[in-house]
Amino acid sequence: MKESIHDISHRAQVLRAEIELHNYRYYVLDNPSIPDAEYDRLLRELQHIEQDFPQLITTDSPTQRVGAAPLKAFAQITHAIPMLSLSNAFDDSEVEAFDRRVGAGLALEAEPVAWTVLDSVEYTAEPKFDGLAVSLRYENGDFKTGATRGDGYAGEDITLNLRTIRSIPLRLPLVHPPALLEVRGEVLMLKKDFQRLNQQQLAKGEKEFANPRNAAAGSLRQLDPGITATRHLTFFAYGIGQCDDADLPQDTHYRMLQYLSALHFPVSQECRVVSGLAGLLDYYQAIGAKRDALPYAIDGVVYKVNSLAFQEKLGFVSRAPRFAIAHKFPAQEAITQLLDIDVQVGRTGALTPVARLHPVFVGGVTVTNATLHNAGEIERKDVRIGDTVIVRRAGDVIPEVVAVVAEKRPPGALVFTMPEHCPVCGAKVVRLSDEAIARCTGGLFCPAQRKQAILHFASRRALDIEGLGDKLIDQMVDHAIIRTPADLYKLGLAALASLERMAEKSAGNILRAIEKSKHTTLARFIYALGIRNVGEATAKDLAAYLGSLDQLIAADSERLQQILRLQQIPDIGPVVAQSIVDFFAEAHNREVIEQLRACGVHWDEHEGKSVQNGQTAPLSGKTFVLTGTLPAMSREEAKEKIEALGGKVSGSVSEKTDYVVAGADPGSKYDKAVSIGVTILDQAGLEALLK
Ligand SMILES: NC(=O)c1ccc[n+]([C@@H]2O[C@H](COP(=O)([O-])OP(=O)(O)OC[C@H]3O[C@@H](n4cnc5c(N)ncnc54)[C@H](O)[C@@H]3O)[C@@H](O)[C@H]2O)c1
Ligand SMILES: [Zn+2]
Repeated sequence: MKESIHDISHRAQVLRAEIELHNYRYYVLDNPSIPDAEYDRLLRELQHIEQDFPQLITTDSPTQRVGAAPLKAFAQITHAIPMLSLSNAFDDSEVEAFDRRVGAGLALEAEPVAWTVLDSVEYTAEPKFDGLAVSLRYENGDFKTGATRGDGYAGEDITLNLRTIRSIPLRLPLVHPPALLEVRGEVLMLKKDFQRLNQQQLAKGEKEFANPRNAAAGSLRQLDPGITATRHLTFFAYGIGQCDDADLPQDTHYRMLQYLSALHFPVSQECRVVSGLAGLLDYYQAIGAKRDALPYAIDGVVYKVNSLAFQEKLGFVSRAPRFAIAHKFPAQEAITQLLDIDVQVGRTGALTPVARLHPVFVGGVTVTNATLHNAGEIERKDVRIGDTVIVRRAGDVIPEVVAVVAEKRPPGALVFTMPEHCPVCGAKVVRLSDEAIARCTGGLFCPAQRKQAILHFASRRALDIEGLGDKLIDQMVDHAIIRTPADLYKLGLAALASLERMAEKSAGNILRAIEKSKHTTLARFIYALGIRNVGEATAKDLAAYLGSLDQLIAADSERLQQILRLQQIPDIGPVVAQSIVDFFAEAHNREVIEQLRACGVHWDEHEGKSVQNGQTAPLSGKTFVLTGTLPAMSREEAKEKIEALGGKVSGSVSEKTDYVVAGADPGSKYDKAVSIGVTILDQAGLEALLK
């Protein structure tokens, strides 16, 4: 059915209203709710309607205007020469059409000399910075005023904010500066500064910026320049406005850029002079390949006819010059619907929520899944099943859901909750208090974690099984020859030798290495279990202070924290202790440990520093009293160390006291100890006991 003109007119109205709203959010609030590609799509649809039905064009249509009017909160600055936008090309054929238009425009206008025979136009090609345009006015060499583009004719006076940007010269380095020079360019935020800013915002509990462009705009359009000064902004020059500088090159755009560079304005190192369509497209490819490695965000490249005389000949259409065009890169963000959220378990037990998406073309490929990172991110972004979401895919990075388009949330969108049990193995899922990530606690037997668990178990600092590398483990797990570390000790020569590229001799070597690993130390064994947050040093301490694996399994969080405090790593005690408790709470983990012991994995139970056979801790049963000031140990520290080894610290001396530890200026406790003959220790004596 053919649409009536009435329907089309209505569609144009709807589009205008929608685009105006996005303009307001983007240009005024610096807080867009949809990706640029989606905005461009809406604008293009409107442009096409207006092209086909010119009678529908209104003077206030967003297709006829640039940006948005300046905010009342700022003083206004009128641009004597308007700051326009750029036409866009989204593919090669549109660039070709541009090049043809330029060639034709020059030929038509020309006197029958030079450019009638022009078959290859010369262009300057530049990165298209994704920031915001500003105009800087220098009077007699001094930076006087600076403004945003605004609606192209009047912008906001942001002079004080611009003065905080270090790459903007406050004085031109000229002995005889021109009376007037207006430099135009882009204020932007480098990718690294953008990341840092967002981390700070997050830490302060404030809103993150969607991208460097919004961060730059939001930072620059501040009523308080003090805030702008704390944000790291950068400037690149790419053109001039009003000017009476006699030294300004009059021939080409490229030479004008070089002149600006000589005046100490930053000019992109990527600007080139190229020739004809082929030159444009080559440049596009080259910059596209570099895009992710550039320190600043770009959303395309800009081609400008290089000859300034030609530029003048070509002139302007309503909102953009005819002599230039922006060739856009494929969008890295798009919107689509979130159909469902799955949970994947990684090699280390981390549960990653993955968004199942309605297929969407973004970053050059069709994407159907995107990571949601972790439960904390889902909460922070308030992502719900059924939402319309913004998906980002930049370079080789895994596609991610960056935000929700709040106004498109359907009724009944579902809040996601992390499963309480691992979807792979059924073990309990925990999320430690200081972590955004939920994890499966079934480290030793969870199929998702098998390869990692066995690799870690066999690694050099753990049970040190020589020759058992990741490729072999992958094969053994894939062929279901082993499922847990305990299965290593049940391996037969035949099973091993059946594996690809496994000669019988090396199979024999590996079996011998496995056999040898049975005799180990408690510290290595604890480390080998792969308990979250338990590294080598912690494993050693746990072995030394607890003396036996059964003590470790039985230890409660308090006791574990007591030991961990001795490591003097602040603040992590409770988290590590919780990891240990969770690990041993999982019956399957304990089963694997039992199997390991049953298979003959053993260690010397005496290895704990001074642990006696059958005794839980070296100082257990001993009572200490502390008095006076020790030279290099606080009383609290001494108490902790004694208690960690099982000793008791009491407040008063009696017949039951085993040791009085006396520092400088001891009190009456010291006298009492002397009178009843209790052993008195100084700090060195205590330390000897603690060793
Ligand atoms: N997501 C949204 O809701 C939303 C809303 C409005 C606009 N937008 C986006 O804003 C853009 C349209 O805005 P626009 O009219 O400012 O056009 P534009 O950004 O596409 O092109 C014009 C601008 O390019 C900039 N530029 C960067 N490098 C340049 C260079 N080397 N030479 C010359 N100019 C250079 C200048 O700031 C200039 O004003 C589009 O990308 C659009 O998607 C998005
Ligand atoms: Zn699991």
